[in-house]
Amino acid sequence: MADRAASGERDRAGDGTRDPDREIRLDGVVRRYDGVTALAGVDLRIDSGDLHALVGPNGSGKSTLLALVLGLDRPTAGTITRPDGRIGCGFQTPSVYPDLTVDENLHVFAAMGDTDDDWLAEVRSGLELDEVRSRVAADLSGGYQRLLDVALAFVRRPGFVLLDEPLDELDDAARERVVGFVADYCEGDRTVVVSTHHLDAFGPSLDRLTVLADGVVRYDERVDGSDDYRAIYRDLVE
Ligand SMILES: Nc1ncnc2c1ncn2[C@@H]1O[C@H](COP(=O)(O)OP(=O)(O)OP(=O)(O)O)[C@@H](O)[C@H]1O
Repeated sequence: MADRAASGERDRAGDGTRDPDREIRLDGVVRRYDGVTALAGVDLRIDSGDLHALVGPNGSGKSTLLALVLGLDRPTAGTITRPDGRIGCGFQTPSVYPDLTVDENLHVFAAMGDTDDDWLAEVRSGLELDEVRSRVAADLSGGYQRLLDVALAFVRRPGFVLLDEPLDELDDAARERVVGFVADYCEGDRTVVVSTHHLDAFGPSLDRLTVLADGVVRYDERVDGSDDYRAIYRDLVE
């Protein structure tokens, strides 16, 4: 953390310094579909080094926002600024090569970058995929397919990772593992954004919380383990 402050990046202690080249910014972002406004003018900054949660009721615009940041879709209005470099992603519906084994999936993604075998092994064991490493992805349970999808987002060690509902289909122990893995990954200047309905699971590990409702940002603050996330969320949207 001291190194980050010294290098001019944002300092969580609050001296206000940060590097705009290492953040994602949305300015006045609108996304309309026929008759539906998914995002109604979103201004948002995703700071380097944060574990940043995007929460909100069904249909509030979370997946739309992630797709726009990933460049899979274009805003109807507004601008999105991304830093150079890779952005890893995990999708709401796991997206893996179904005919390949777990290991083969990991190696295919690794080959697209400059990852090393030690990191690949760390991702596999950190998400407890070792015991299914030789199994074909299509034959995995929903939970393991989810874990593999999450693993693929991290294999190339990107500076930014965006995960859409990474805890869906997982049992309590697996949820804990994913949250721990993600929180550890955010050390230094690596950033993870999670869109999730599982605020309780991520809550204590979060650096920033953004609440969306009806395509509008209702809350966007730095948080720490002492914040009562459930109360914040309930007051805003329930
Ligand atoms: N391709 C599309 N065409 C038309 N409407 C869409 C499309 N994609 C999203 N929408 C609409 O935009 C709104 C926001 O959807 P989005 O999937 O971003 O919400 P979400 O917060 O991710 O929801 P959930 O928590 O249920 O996954 C919804 O009303 C949805 O029906």
